[in-house]
Amino acid sequence: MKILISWIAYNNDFDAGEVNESGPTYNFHNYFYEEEEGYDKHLLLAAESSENLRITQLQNKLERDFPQHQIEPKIIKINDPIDLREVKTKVEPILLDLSEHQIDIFFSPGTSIMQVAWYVCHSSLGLNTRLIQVRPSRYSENDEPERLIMDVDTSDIPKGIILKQKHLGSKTYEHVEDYLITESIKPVYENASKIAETDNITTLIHGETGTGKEHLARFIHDNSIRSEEPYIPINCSAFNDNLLESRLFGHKKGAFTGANEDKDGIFKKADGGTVFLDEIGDISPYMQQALLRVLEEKEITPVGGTPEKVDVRIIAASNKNLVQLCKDDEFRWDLFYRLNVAPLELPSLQERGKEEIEKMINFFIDQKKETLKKSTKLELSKEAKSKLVNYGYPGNIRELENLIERLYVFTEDEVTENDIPRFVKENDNEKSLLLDDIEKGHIKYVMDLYNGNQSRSADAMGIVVNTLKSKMEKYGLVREDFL
Ligand SMILES: Nc1ncnc2c1ncn2[C@@H]1O[C@H](COP(=O)(O)OP(=O)(O)OP(=O)(O)O)[C@@H](O)[C@H]1O
Repeated sequence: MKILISWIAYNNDFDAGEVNESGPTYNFHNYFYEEEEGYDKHLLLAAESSENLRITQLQNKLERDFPQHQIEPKIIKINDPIDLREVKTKVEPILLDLSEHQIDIFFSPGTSIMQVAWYVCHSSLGLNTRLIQVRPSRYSENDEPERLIMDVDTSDIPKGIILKQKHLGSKTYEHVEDYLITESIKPVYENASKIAETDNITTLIHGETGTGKEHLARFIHDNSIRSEEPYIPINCSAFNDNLLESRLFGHKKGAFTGANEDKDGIFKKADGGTVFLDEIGDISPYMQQALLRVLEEKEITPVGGTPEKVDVRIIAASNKNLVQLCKDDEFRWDLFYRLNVAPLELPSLQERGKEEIEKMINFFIDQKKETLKKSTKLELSKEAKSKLVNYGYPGNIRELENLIERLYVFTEDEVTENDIPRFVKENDNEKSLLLDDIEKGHIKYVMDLYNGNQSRSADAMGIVVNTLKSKMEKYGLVREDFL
């Protein structure tokens, strides 16, 4: 198909409230639309809803005067028509959607920033685009308007082609940067890739701690049209309400004691990009309400300030079961549905199976050799490897990664069964689902980590020493075993 695309010319396409037959859009249809076998469709763009009426008026007039021309109006919400980043982010996906076709961009109508955005998209996306300009009759030699094709080179390594390839499913996900994408999580990454290509879809990632939620969020951002814009992660559970509100939305000078100057929040800093809200299940009802407003109105209110529009993609994650939290009245259903538009679920390491655990072990052995700058690669005896493969990994990939690091640090030669930490050796059966077993295992893990030092272990677990002692007694654990 051959498609014409352009903005309506808010001023020149109209005259005293009527469609201006000398305006650029009408003129184009009058003189050029049927040239070179003609166009199959004109995608006519208008920014903001106040132009709704105008675009319909123009469409009606064109369809009446040129019945064979097909006009497809498209209203695009643009908060700031002179913000290049915003305009570009909005038109890019439209062009990418048309990537199979020849696209003629009628360059002249619109603000100068809209023109720059066309130029950037034309030269960088690598799509089959041409930039078309019209020389008005008063400047042409034969008193007729003249159509000109602008001579602008396009990129040789087009981003658009890369996006298109992904769309066609030709990309493999075996290695993404320093990550190993094993069989069981390939479908998750494939879905994430599709989600990434659709701008502004809110995503909720669920998975136990250490399963790679943050990495998946980053992957979505990096593969979206926002990849050049900021990506800002925040762990919501690390802040109380006041702090979280100010971190997310910013504050105005004097809003509270110590607010000596205006400060932008994360949503403002990430404008145009992506915000990753980790541990979303831990936020208070007050913050849930505030986030719902961001999702619904696309605006934030800095503490002590007035509402401001933001354009941010939100990715949220939780290791808690949000449906259950909703049923228990601890999480708002309306917020859950808003976040859960495109859910992704990361399996625990144990669910991925022993074969994949072994692949992850080998992967980290290779990776850590490089990052820890070791001259030789860690060797595991058969028994040691079997212990590692059969362990339950309550801390998932993070725990496996730490274990391999620890073995690199403490073992000189081949790793034997004796070098494997006790909590791993003793937990080489299937992971129990009993909370007590997990707590016991975790206490052993931490005590082992701190060589039996109870006060450091208690500190690390966020409990007081007496609580640790009574829990150890309950589980029949003795300090001496960890020294
Ligand atoms: N597929 C993978 N390949 C290699 N390393 C991984 C992979 N997934 C996660 N990791 C590593 O595991 C660790 C934990 O990952 P990440 O922080 O993304 O998990 P998380 O689910 O967000 O954790 P939490 O719930 O604690 O926030 C990180 O060090 C990360 O580099």
